[in-house]
Amino acid sequence: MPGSIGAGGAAAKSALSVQSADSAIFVPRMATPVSDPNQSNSYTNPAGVDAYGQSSIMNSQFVHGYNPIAQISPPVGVDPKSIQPPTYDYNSLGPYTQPSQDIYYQQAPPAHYQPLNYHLYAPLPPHKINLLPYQRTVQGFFQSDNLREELQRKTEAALQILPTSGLPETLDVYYSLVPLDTNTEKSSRIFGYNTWLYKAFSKSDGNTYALRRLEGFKLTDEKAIATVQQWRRLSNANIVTLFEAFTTRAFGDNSIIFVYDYHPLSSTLFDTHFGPSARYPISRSPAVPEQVLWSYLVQLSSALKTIHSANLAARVLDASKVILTSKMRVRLSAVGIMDVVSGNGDYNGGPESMQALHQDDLYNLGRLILSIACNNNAISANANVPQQVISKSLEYAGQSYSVGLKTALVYLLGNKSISAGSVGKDGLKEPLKNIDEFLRIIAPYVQQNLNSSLHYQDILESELCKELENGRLVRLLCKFNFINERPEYDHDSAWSETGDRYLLKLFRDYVFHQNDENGHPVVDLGHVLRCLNKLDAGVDEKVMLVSRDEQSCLIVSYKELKNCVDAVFRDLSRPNG
Ligand SMILES: Nc1ncnc2c1ncn2[C@@H]1O[C@H](COP(=O)(O)OP(=O)(O)OP(=O)(O)O)[C@@H](O)[C@H]1O
Repeated sequence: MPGSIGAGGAAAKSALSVQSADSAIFVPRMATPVSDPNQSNSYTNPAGVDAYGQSSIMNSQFVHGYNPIAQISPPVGVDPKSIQPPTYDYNSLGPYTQPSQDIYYQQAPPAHYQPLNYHLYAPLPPHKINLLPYQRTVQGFFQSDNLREELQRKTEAALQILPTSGLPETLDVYYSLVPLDTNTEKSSRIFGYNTWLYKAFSKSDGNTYALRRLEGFKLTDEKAIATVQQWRRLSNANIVTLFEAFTTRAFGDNSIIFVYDYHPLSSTLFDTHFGPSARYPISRSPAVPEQVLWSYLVQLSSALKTIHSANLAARVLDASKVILTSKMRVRLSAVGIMDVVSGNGDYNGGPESMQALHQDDLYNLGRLILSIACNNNAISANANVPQQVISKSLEYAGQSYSVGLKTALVYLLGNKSISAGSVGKDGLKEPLKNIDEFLRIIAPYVQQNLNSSLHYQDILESELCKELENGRLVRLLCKFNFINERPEYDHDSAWSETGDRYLLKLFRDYVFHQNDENGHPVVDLGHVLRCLNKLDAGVDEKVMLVSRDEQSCLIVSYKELKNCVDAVFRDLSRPNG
């Protein structure tokens, strides 16, 4: 029983008769509307808070039989309380919801959830603050606002759930499916089947995955799905890892599901460069800076190197299947699907032998980069783009970009369908392109890219360093709060009035509850951090603690205070407390 229930509660308890033990079990009716508000035994609560202290918001969720927060177990390591149903961009949900339809409720109750407030920290002032070398601003103790906001948005996207989507509740070990497709017009251009993409949690490890569904696909050759194991073994920072594939009838048809790593808030290269909200202004010529093209080229070449070395072929070098997962970070998604869809036979040396597939990969990489450079999606989208268009576009790229880029593109786009043993016009065997040779050609640019990625790593590391001590201080504060003012000892004046606990109570006042000479509270983060750091380090420096009635003062060292914290906390954490 909560200790807060006062005399009224006690009286109500004593008024219960013995017969009440035989009464029917109480079944809460949740938010069932009260039919007659004047009825004396009806329970109405204008504050919207029920007898259990829960707000009626929660009850209204139960009316629909689905409480998005309570019913999903959160991913491992995620505090369930931190799960916030985010707001949705209705347009992006396409076929699943109507703009007028409320995401959580059929009958549009008031909006209970607000979007996350990303600006809880005071931003840096616009003007320059002249600090002495040893001084720091408050912001200096925390990671930068931009990085924090980006990570928060990604976490929010990863935790997003959609209770009324009409999608299957579970798919194998995956549950809480949320559609990720931004494009509602499905096309079977790439795989020959309509595809859908969902985010889901896994019951087996609590992680989030991206599930790609091929609609209406019937697996005829079990061996075809075995290539997934080969893909699973690949480890490359520019490939979205494929974990498994399985068939399902949960959607009412024959579908196959490919399970990939989930990268929150990613966008495709198509959306970034050719979509309605493309990032680079087409008014500028060239629209896309050359470093961006090199960055894509180097990263995708690295992906191809890993894939080709494993005797596999990418076969999806298309603007809609390369995703940007953070600043200038691209990954090849949807790998492995073509191998399953087209059966295992491709690798058996026929016209589409592995060598020919590798040639195609290199050619398609060239088409993709050229299409971005010339801002012309047709070059990438149309597999049979005429050679004149390619030549004209290469000419344009030669005028707008460096010789190095043009040379790289010419290598990739030369000899489109050359296969092993092809004979050229001069009667000599045509040399095959290969990724190792290409990497040699672009080596200086690989070095530049490596350099900037290491610089970025340094920036992230220094951001991490800013928060380095914060975790230590939070742990110390937690210990402090475990110890100070425990409610069960409220009436035991001796508990925190003697010995170690008394010292800690006074120290807490010293750290947090000081007043200035005008009686105003001192709110000084620097003072708090200084004291807590000294306490954590247990330095010999002494501090004077004054009793609340100001009648006595105690002089103790931080070292002694640290011993007090440890001793009292040990006392508390003993099994019999
Ligand atoms: N592994 C992933 N993790 C998270 N998001 C992804 C992942 N792969 C793709 N996405 C995102 O999901 C959305 C849909 O991807 P998809 O590959 O279906 O593109 P699309 O433009 O809809 O292409 P298509 O017309 O072939 O379906 C894109 O915004 C993409 O950035």
